[in-house]
Amino acid sequence: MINKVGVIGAGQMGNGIAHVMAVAGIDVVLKDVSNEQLEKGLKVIETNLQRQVGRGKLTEEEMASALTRINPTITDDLMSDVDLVVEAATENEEIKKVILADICVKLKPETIIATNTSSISVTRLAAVTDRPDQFMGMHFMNPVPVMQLVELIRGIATNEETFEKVKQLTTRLNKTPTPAEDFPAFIVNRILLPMINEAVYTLYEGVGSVRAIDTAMRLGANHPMGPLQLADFIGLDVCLAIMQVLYEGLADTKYRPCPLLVKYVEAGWLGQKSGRGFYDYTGDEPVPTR
Ligand SMILES: CC(=O)CC(=O)SCCNC(=O)CCNC(=O)[C@H](O)C(C)(C)COP(=O)(O)OP(=O)(O)OC[C@H]1O[C@@H](n2cnc3c(N)ncnc32)[C@H](O)[C@@H]1OP(=O)(O)O
Ligand SMILES: NC(=O)C1=CN([C@@H]2O[C@H](COP(=O)(O)OP(=O)(O)OC[C@H]3O[C@@H](n4cnc5c(N)ncnc54)[C@H](OP(=O)(O)O)[C@@H]3O)[C@@H](O)[C@H]2O)C=CC1
Repeated sequence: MINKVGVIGAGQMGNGIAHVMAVAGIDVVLKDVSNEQLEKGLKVIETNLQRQVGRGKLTEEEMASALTRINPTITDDLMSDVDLVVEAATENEEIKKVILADICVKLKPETIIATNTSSISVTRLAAVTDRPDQFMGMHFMNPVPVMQLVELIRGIATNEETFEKVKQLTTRLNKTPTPAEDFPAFIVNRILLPMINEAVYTLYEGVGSVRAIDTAMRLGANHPMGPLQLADFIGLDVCLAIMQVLYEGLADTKYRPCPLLVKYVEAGWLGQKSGRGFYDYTGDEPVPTR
């Protein structure tokens, strides 16, 4: 039974994962590289818990006890007795490999390691650890407290006990697990990201403005967010990283990242998190930039 979880990375996904674990009664060690990032992450968790209290989904007491279950840290000391680690750091294979190689030596032998990667090979990440058989992908969707799905990805060495334990945990979080094979970007992002990339090409080629493209897909295809708004929400750096994994991993030009997406990331225009992407978020309402 998984009762204590370590989450590495307190960004938008890491804080959401810590949130849903704590609400489910699981103790959480939340690790990031700086206290500043941790404070930011904890603030977001508090705001999102408060939102759930406001909508009658949680009581004040449930919110308070969820918050006491989350232990922020910048060291690995508190990881020694966790039952599961969920790695949710930056979508960069080299960064993830260093984190994973470092963490596994601090853990109990039976601890399971999961990665929340959006696209990178689970088998390759597993290979840098001392326990590829107890390693798998546990891919939450953004925003974590709201989205129902968790993709579960076996690496080539993942054993059945590990898969079953993580599947049971997903159900305990009130989420729906779905299996996906270890191919670049798995299922959701294999389908979603080329659509977002195509929306950026549609903008790049002048077929429509930001507002026109997003309105077209919201009202014409009933998507809850337009693709450019969704790209800003995911983070343009994350979108580009996923497209690069698809492009390199499947060696097919249909996955070529749109040059405009590349330029935006080079400019530091990463979407909501940096204050500017396809929209400008510095005012009261997001304003399209093109
Ligand atoms: C990149 C990857 O690797 C994989 C991915 O995650 S891809 C991205 C997948 N996510 C999506 O596609 C999200 C698409 N967007 C949506 O589904 C919706 O726009 C949305 C759920 C984000 C917001 O919905 P909305 O109807 O516009 O807003 P709103 O009515 O305010 O919120 C709906 C619910 O979400 C909650 N919510 C909204 N934003 C939230 C956030 N950032 N964090 C936590 N909760 C949030 C609200 O509290 C509300 O909860 P209840 O239904 O329990 O009352
Ligand atoms: N954004 C999304 O919609 C989704 C993203 N994902 C995946 O989740 C993961 C995280 O993405 P997301 O939360 O968006 O990214 P963010 O950039 O919001 O968060 C990443 C966090 O990891 C931290 N970090 C970087 N290096 C380390 C390290 N060595 N040790 C601990 N923490 C570290 C970063 O700190 P700092 O900023 O200081 O570098 C940052 O706080 C990625 O693999 C991504 O692909 C999965 C589903 C959806």
